[in-house]
Amino acid sequence: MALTILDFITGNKNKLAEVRSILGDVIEVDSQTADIPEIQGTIEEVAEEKARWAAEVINGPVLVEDSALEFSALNGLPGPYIKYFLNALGLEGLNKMLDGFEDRTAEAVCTFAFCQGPGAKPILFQGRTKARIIRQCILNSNLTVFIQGTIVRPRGPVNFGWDPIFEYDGKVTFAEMTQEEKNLVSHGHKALVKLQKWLSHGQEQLVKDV
Ligand SMILES: O=c1nc[nH]c2c1ncn2[C@H]1C[C@H](O)[C@@H](COP(=O)(O)OP(=O)(O)OP(=O)(O)O)O1
Ligand SMILES: [Mg+2]
Repeated sequence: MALTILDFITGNKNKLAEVRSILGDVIEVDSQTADIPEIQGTIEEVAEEKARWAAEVINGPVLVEDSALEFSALNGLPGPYIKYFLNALGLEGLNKMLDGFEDRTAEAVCTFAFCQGPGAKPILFQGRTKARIIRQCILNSNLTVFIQGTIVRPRGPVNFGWDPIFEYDGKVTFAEMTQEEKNLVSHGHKALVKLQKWLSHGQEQLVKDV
């Protein structure tokens, strides 16, 4: 029997498609949008609380996701609050936040939380990817420009989140990669693979019973 998991991946069709492509053989994934209150806390606390809340509202099994971006120089901030920083400061503002530091390394963290129903303890699946925040970003331009004697070029289309400033492996930004290339190394993909393994191996009984 198919287990329908409802998730709250808000308005991001790419992410839902990725979830379906990886979990599709194991479970059926329905998507539902809801305005889930996000508490303040660690990445894990935020994801757990979202899952608990969602399970109450849906009155059944749910899957929720939360992404964070940790700057090493800021001891992990903005972390789960990256959405607010990105909205308030934009990509250029995020870049400038690190200008006073030598260390521009960052870690993207994707956390999926599965909760079987109201009152159940959420189970977390996390993927992490290390990279470096590029020094300067020029957006909406096809031109190569000079800033303080340095050649600066746009680093991929500004199509998703902080992808254009997240430089993987000292070479390309996530925005410069194809979806397939990003999937090979992304935090989101690593988390999904963990979830898929758990669903298809350890939790066969659960999937049949629900
Ligand atoms: O692979 C990624 N590459 C670039 N940017 C990304 C990625 N994954 C998430 N993001 C951005 C979207 C949002 O500005 C923030 C938090 O994402 P995330 O928590 O998943 O989504 P959200 O906060 O918009 O939805 P929700 O209110 O359900 O938590 O990071
Ligand atoms: Mg979020």
